[in-house]
Amino acid sequence: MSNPSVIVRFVSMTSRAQHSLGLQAGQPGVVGSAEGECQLPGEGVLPQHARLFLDGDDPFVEPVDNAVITLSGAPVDKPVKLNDGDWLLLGATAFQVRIVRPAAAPDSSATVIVAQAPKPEIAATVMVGGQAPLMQTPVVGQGREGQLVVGRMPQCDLMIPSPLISRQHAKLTQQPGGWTVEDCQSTNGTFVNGRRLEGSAAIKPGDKLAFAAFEFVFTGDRLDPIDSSGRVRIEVRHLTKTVRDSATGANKNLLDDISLVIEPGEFVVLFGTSGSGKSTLLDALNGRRPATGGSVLYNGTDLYAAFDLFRSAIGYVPQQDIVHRKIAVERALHYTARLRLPPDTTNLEMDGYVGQVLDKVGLAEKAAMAIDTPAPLSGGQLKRVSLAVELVANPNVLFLDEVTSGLDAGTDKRMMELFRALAEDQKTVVCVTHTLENIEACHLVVLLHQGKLAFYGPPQAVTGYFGIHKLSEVYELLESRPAAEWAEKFHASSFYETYVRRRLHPDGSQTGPITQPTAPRRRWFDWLQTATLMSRNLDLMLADRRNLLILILQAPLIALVIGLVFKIDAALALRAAKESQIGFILVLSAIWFGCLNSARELVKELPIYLRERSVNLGLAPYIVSKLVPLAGLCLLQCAMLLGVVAAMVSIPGDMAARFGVLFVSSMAATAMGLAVSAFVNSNDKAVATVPILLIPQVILSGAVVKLEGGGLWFAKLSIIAYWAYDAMKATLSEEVRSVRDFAGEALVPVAGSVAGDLGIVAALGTVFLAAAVAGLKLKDKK
Ligand SMILES: Nc1ncnc2c1ncn2[C@@H]1O[C@H](COP(=O)(O)OP(=O)(O)OP(=O)(O)O)[C@@H](O)[C@H]1O
Repeated sequence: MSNPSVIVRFVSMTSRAQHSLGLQAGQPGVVGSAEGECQLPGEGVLPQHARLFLDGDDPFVEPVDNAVITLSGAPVDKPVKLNDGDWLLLGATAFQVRIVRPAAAPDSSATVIVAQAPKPEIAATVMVGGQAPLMQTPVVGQGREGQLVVGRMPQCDLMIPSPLISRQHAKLTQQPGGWTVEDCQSTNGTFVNGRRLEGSAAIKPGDKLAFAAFEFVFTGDRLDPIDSSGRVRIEVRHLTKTVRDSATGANKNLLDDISLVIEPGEFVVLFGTSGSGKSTLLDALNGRRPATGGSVLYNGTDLYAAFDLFRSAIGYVPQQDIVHRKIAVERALHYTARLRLPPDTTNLEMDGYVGQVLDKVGLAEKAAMAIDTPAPLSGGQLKRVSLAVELVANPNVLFLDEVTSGLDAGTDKRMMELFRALAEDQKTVVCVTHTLENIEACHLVVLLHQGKLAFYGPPQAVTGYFGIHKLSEVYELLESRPAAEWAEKFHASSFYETYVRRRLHPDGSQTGPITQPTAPRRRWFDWLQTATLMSRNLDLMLADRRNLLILILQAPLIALVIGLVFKIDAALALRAAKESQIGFILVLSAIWFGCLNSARELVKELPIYLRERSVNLGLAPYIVSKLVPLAGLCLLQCAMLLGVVAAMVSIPGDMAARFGVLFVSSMAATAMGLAVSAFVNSNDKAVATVPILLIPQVILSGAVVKLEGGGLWFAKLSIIAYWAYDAMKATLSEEVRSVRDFAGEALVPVAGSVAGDLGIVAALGTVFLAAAVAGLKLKDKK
């Protein structure tokens, strides 16, 4: 059909697959499992199930023959109007209905679409009262008297088919004194008036309830959806950001009195001269770096005060890539889905989400390929993967920070069209860009100059507003007058009137005051997260085979050199000296392995860590997931080192204890390497720092020079090799340890026992691990 007036989209609750039916006046369409204009596979869906047609501008639905249809909880036996966000049950399969009204001609329409973009509205009503029927509601399923279960599954009384929602997310129960709401350990939380609910709480009429980012008002016997689709309207009021300039010590305004409104489903581009405050504004809008004055309201709720409520609704794609390059794209996305979606999401559901996202970003064909090998993905494809990572969690608002930088004009155009398509999918999309060629793909542009708003309106209107021929001329023009003058000019313009003043909600915040910012809720230790991260790390390790091979082969190679160089003499004194030398080299090698294995482990994926941390990544799962595969590697290296040496040189003594010394030392050194990795900000710095830590391990081990005074104390307090070498000497045979020199002193002096020394090595490892955690926390703060 050419140019349909209305497109009705059916979003499957189970697979999230979308099917569209275009409608025109006088041309009805039939949906069903096998026949008709739009095929909707699913349980109980008949080959021809429902007929849709337009009455005026509105789509209507009616059953074909006696097919069973339920629309938002009410059975349908005659034509009924479809509304955006309605729940449609065909047989036993649930779909959410999305209504799209395609744009007309591009340049004139952009303004019109923006001006008429849908505002959040009360789309339907959920009856929760004791005897109240579950009619006229978006509820699919059977309600229980005095109870309403909210969740992702069709059997819930209020079904919200979003991956952000847990299978059973929350429960409302009628008690003698009123209603209570209980969070069923949902991943993305239940919120009462913007505050995350722990356990259960009484609710009263007028309270605002949110399940993840889906918001409702409780009226006493109903839940009125504020917006059943979870769409986000961003309202920015008098935003300022003032920081202390470290060079001059004076206050500096990075953002100055910015007001604007972004409607749901709008694609807005931020542009301006370098240093004009684009990234600062983007981060103020998404809560990463809050403004210091004014407010940012999401659907009328203060973002900063209720950040946790919107955390799951916000997608953020930074400039750096946030995807692991060594594993297959779909595998990387699967891990992200496992980390971000509720734990009750099945593998099948996740595969469905990942498949759809890859389709959406046009990467379905590359799904099985890693970014780096065998044929690397292009720059544009790489950016699409980063975008896909964010889309897996189906955010309602998406922030993109210069993601098209460095791409050619054609790729930039395709990316901009993709962002526009995402906005048409009812996501609010905000993007910073330097490339102006394809800016007309967006609905509205924000032009910043020295932190002030110089223009907000359709991209097609910029040249006319500034009296220039080409958009790129605007930068030079802006420099010709003080920024305050441009801000005043805009304030007096019809664009300000249309796109700012008229759009601002007259009452300011539409919610009651939210008292406390809610801290992100992360469980101290999350097994599922740990297992997912561990499996991803293992995958990454195995994917980089060459690096893994080099790490593993170090051990037998060093062992081979030891075996070739050292010949054990018959004379006891010489034997004692050589055995302790071998012990020292073994210990040092184990420390070297551990430190080198881990020194790049955290810093190499810093952008991914920071992004995941801002969502729900826990520190304990993260560190444990690094330690366990590294422990496996150390185990292998130490076993090969000791095994090959033992095969070539006979050193009597306790072999098990000797292996223990090597393994514990390499793990303590692993922690030391992780600490390095947590404090530096590049791979190069990590590699450069390792020798600074390893050389003292040689000098202060007690094997090279006799330690005294401050040096001895320093070694005792901080050097792994000092204690590990002592432990290693303690594993040598009694005969060797009893050899004395002319002065009567032991040739192989041993200060402590194997267990005691290793206890101290383990303690040092723990201190390094704590330092690694501190380093990561510092990165979080920055
Ligand atoms: N914490 C801070 N302290 C002092 N100045 C800052 C701070 N953060 C940012 N700035 C300055 O504020 C200005 C705006 O920075 P921002 O990164 O938002 O600009 P931008 O428009 O995104 O720049 P670019 O296009 O170059 O990326 C810059 O001059 C920057 O140096």
